[in-house]
Amino acid sequence: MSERLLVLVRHGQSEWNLKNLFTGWKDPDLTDLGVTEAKNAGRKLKGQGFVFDVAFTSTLIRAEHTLDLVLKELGQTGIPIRKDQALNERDYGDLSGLNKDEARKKWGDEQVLIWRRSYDVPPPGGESLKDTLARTLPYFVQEILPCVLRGECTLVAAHGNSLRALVMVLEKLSPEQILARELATGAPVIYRLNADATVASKLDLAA
Ligand SMILES: O=C(O)[C@@H](CO)OP(=O)(O)O
Repeated sequence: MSERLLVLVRHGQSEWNLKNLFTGWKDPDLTDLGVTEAKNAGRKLKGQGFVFDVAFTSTLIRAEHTLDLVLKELGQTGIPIRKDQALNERDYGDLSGLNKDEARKKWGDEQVLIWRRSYDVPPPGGESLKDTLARTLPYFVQEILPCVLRGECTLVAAHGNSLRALVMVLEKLSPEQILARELATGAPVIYRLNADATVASKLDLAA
């Protein structure tokens, strides 16, 4: 039985990350730095000897572009790629397109932190992390996990919050613990799973 390997990677810096705007389901591309971060992620995974069998991404350009760059760097562009909205970023609702510093001035640091990092408080008109989890988890369980458990080396390129939702489940984090958990742009996190889908080991290539 080959290993059960799952790699999660957040997209590289996007144009709206650079401008400090709430992004959610808006669709900006990567910045030059984001392109470099994505290529570096590919280089790091190549250094670890990864040969992927399948890759998953969202339907947003920053994640798709990151995946393309990672696979090009690995020389593995021919593998099956599955794109699904279930992996899209958390919908930021009415905050989408607003500047994060302006929002703090308007609503206060604490309220903005609650909208950005709490588990179950949605931003106005948008999704909480719990709502995001409610769509990412079924997709993960039905589509991604079976590949990993079959021994297919699996890569997922997605977003800060859609991946935080999956990290919460994989690492069995509480709502308090997930509040403090950040995923760096372009930093792969490698999970080796047991047959029962629990995590046997984790390696964060950002560290
Ligand atoms: O704007 C967004 O969609 C996300 C990710 O960049 O922001 P946050 O850091 O608030 O989760």
